[in-house]
Amino acid sequence: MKLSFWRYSHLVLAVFCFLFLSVASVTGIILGIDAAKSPQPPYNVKEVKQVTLDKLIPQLQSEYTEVTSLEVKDHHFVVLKALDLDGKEVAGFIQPNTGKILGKYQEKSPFIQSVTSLHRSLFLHETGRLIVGLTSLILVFVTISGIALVIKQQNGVRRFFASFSKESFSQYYHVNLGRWSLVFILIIAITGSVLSMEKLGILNDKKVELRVPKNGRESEQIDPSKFKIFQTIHLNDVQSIDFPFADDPDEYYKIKLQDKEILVNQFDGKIEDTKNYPLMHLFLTTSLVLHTGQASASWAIFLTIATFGILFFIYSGFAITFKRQKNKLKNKIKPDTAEVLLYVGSENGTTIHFANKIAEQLNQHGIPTYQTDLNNFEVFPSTSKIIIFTSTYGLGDAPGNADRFLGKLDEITAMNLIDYSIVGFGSTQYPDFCGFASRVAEAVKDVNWLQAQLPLYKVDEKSTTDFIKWVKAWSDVNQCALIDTATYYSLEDKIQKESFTVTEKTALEGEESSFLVKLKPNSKMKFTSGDLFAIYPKNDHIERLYSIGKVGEEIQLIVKLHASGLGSGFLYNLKNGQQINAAVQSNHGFHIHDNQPTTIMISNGTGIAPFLGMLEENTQQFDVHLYAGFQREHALQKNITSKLEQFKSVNKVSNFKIAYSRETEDKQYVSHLLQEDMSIVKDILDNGGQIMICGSLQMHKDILEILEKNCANYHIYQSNNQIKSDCY
Ligand SMILES: Cc1cc2nc3c(=O)[nH]c(=O)nc-3n(C[C@H](O)[C@H](O)[C@H](O)COP(=O)(O)O)c2cc1C
Repeated sequence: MKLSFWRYSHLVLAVFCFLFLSVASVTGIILGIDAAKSPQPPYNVKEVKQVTLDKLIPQLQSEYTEVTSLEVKDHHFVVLKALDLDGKEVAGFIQPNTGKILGKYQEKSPFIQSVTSLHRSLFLHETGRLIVGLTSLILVFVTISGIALVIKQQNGVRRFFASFSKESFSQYYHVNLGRWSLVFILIIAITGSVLSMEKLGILNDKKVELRVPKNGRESEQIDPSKFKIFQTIHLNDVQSIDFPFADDPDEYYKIKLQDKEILVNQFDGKIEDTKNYPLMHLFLTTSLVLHTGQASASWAIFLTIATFGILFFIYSGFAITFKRQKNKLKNKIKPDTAEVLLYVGSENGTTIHFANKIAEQLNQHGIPTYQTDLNNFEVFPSTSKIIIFTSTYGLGDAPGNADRFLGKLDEITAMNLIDYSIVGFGSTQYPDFCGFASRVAEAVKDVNWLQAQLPLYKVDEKSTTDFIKWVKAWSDVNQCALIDTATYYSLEDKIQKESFTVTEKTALEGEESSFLVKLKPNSKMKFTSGDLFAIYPKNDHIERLYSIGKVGEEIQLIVKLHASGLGSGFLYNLKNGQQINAAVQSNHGFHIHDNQPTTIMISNGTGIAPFLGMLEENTQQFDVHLYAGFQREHALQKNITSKLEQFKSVNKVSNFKIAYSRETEDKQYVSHLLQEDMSIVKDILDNGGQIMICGSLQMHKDILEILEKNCANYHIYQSNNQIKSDCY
């Protein structure tokens, strides 16, 4: 069955009942907590399991003038109603060995009684019961559709609990907590529906009628401790006992056990009648016990947590829906008037956000652009360019709105040659990174009316820095200036600026042009080496990004001062102790991960910054080889070299080589160092290692050219995402 069917059912049903469900959940939580804690200890007694009626009943008869009834409540509480030796009425919890009162029996408080009534019938009597019943039934279907959605998302039952990537807080915890609590919620929903059906008379718990003899026999009183039947019944199996009035031959012991009721003659202990409960009774009592958590405090706690879960799922479900609605493809023109058609494959809507940003700008530039789902793929005489943005789901599969594209492609043809470009959105956490985008790229390659403008670009974890690489490339080929600042494409509504204090800044001496700045976040925050530090020198939308090296809890930047550089000038003018507002942007694709393979780090100039942080943090002593290029050996570079020597002495770097391009006659660049070590590099890559490049775009280009020329498997390294870069 299609994903959209389950998603639609899940959403519609949840929307339909969310109000009543919220009331039922809040009241359910209160009742759950009450069930888990009440009545108060120490009135519950473990002897319930040991004592038999032949011991208990004579004991009670000697302790009290008259015993009316006895009830064994859940959690092993024994409640007695009787007249004491002074003839006074008593009702309380007893100790079954001695028959002595432990504490007074109290009915549920008026508050709990009101909450119970609200939970069962919303204070609306029959109508309320019907609404609550329907809500429970809908919850059953919401839960079933939820299970189906998890199975679909995880690509099968076997991978039900497998990890998946965090798209957003709401999406991640809705699914993740959902899959752990679905079974409990299903039990709550089914038992709730059953109990409502009982209350509405749809399911009937027929009363068991014991046959009381017409004329009671009065025979000689045998001591109840000798009654055979009493010797066989443990208090544990008893629900309640109605005691006979003494000496009245028409009065009997009426004993309700777990599975039957029996009528026992008070004089000789003979069983006058036995009636087993029908299956329906057992089913209904089991439902009650499961739904209320009466039988066990730990079950009541599980139920309460699951009910808290329902409230969270209502909130997170709506948050996901609103986010999807927000990320709707927006169009102002018709497709057959568009020059650019932007086709989008998206499951959770984030790719749509990027598409909207591009379409909006193209339209502003006067290039009519229309965007729609990839499943709606078609071309028109007006179409001159096609852009495809698509995410990947399942394990390399198409997202929901793109699953018909590949099957449809053959049926479409165009009269003119159309340029295309594809951007894959995915996550390197999955083995098949941007797998569907790659399949799309493979399929369109052979279409004779389509012509590639750019290679396939891949965006890891919605990285705006990855995305702007495509933006820049597409802008260049098409001579169309699109905004290339990462924050413009940020998924956050507002840039989350934080306050930082400058703790160190080196001065430039002589011909030196690069300096080091250290900043300490003023509040606790998460960041790692390879992330980007965004500053706003004019306190407006203009942003400058710098690669972060994490040193201790501080951000270390290495910056080249440009003559009229807005960002570098701003940073250079900072004073020790000064506070600035800036933002940290995650750059997931350029992080060191826990399962780090052998890594070759390549940098030139200030590109060394993130690597210094990564090496500092390499306490696990991963195998790392560093190649760095600088222009001259000034004080900063000398410091860096001695830091690298220190790292080498503690195995934080296995090996490092530095090239200076302006020190000697025969200029040496970092690419030369790499060329010299090509056999080692190939070896590392062939064994699954990775290359990380940080620095200038020209150096990045040179390195890729060398790799392509020297490595037969270059394209495999690329598609395996073994070559990562952060270049500017
Ligand atoms: C359940 C699940 C499965 C995913 N499977 C893959 C995958 O196989 N390959 C991949 O590169 N990305 C995978 N991703 C990551 C998404 O493609 C990526 O986060 C993308 O940016 C989501 O875009 P969307 O919100 O537009 O659908 C998966 C994400 C989720 C939640």
